[in-house]
Amino acid sequence: MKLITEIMEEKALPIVDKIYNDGFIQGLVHANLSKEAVVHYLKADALYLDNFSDIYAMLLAKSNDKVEKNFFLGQINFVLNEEIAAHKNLADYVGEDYHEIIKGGEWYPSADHYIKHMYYNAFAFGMAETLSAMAPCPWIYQMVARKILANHNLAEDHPLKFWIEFYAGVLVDEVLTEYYKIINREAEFMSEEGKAHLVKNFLESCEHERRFFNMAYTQERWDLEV
Ligand SMILES: Cc1ncc(CO)c(N)n1
Repeated sequence: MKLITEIMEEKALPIVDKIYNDGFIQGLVHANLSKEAVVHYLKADALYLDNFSDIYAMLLAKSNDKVEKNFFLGQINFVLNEEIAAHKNLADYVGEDYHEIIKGGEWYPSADHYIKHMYYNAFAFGMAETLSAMAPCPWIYQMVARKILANHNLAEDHPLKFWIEFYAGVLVDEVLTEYYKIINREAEFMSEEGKAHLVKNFLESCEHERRFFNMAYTQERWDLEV
């Protein structure tokens, strides 16, 4: 009997290929990604990670297990303080100071929709539903980064090699192991409908990941009258 997380990943594989072949990742691989796309991404992603850490804080409060609480605590630190290294690689690539770039950051429709998909599950459902919506964050980046390394022999001085290797690393394996432990444990007590919701959350977030990259690549804006 397949684990629900195995089903999630199998169904999502086609989206990994689409993201890999889309403009943002191809631009990153060939080091010809525009400065505008990188700046747009960094502004939105800084806010995305702040909110991602807030959702982790919600899960920390929901959990009654010290080991889980410490996992979420560690992830809050990682997202707020360690992942910034990958962002700084992108800032160096465009020759700007990272903290200057993200000042007055704003997110645009695709990022807004993605974050609210996670918050909706955090407020309205349980830990498994929330983690199913959060899991594509590490999973998509690891899958895409590993696909780049498998398909390209990056030069030692490739300007974005750090970013690619950061996400391709084993750190993500450890994060997903903890996510999947919780999701599969909770799924054992769920109806078929409840398990389908977990899979749907995961697949929707994979699509949100694709839209997030395309949002930056196309300089997506709100059409609001401001
Ligand atoms: C939108 C988004 N998804 C995933 C990651 C990886 O943590 C990130 N930094 N930003």
